[in-house]
Amino acid sequence: MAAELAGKKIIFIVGGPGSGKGTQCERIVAKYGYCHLSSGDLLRAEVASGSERGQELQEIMKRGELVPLETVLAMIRDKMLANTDAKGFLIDGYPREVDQGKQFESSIAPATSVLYLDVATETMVQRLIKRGQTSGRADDNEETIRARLNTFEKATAPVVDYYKQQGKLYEIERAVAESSPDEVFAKVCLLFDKL
Ligand SMILES: Nc1ncnc2c1ncn2[C@@H]1O[C@H](COP(=O)(O)OP(=O)(O)O)[C@@H](O)[C@H]1O
Ligand SMILES: Nc1ncnc2c1ncn2[C@H]1C[C@H](O)[C@@H](COP(=O)(O)OP(=O)(O)O)O1
Ligand SMILES: [Mg+2]
Repeated sequence: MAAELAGKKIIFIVGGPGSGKGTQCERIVAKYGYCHLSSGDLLRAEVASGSERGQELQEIMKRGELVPLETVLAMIRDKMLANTDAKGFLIDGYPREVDQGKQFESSIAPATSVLYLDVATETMVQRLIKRGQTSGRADDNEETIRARLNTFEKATAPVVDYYKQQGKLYEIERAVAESSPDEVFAKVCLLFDKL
């Protein structure tokens, strides 16, 4: 447990690639003032640094696979400890497997809540193909998108059940998660207004 983070709200933002995690986090930050930490953004920053480790991470991400737990957990922990004045943290894109959640909660702090965006696979594919037209991301091409969705089904979907069992899951059901960003955010606010 990191003492400097005691009492801070920590929300895991979980959902498939293209489910809208980043879009909703931007709105949550604007309205509630949380610190937004995107695991993908932290990894892409390492890639952009040109480091050897960044090159290794890029290769893994281009295959749509998960990078090593220790790597992404350490990046998130360092960023949280560099922002201890934040009122709360949005951990976007983490955990992506159950063990990541366990390791985070035993070594940093328990999650207050887990926000899950449930979006159909084909909807995510279409959104990411469109995003890929402007994102410049090496993993927003159809082949990698399919690989990432497969990784999500196999490794990350169990995270949803794990936190549902614990009563910590706040699910944005498909009918809402596939509507407009504004309608999704209206449902997201019902969670954050209570925290
Ligand atoms: N509710 C929504 N309806 C339609 N498109 C959306 C919605 N939310 C996000 N998008 C678009 O889908 C793509 C993926 O959104 P993003 O927030 O990056 O998701 P994630 O971080 O889960 O990959 C982006 O191009 C975004 O503009
Ligand atoms: N918690 C995590 N564990 C392992 N790999 C991760 C990770 N978070 C991100 N990655 C790697 C694999 C993802 O396909 C890639 C991009 O992540 P992302 O930016 O969160 O994707 P998206 O926002 O499209 O869902 O980075
Ligand atoms: Mg994202």
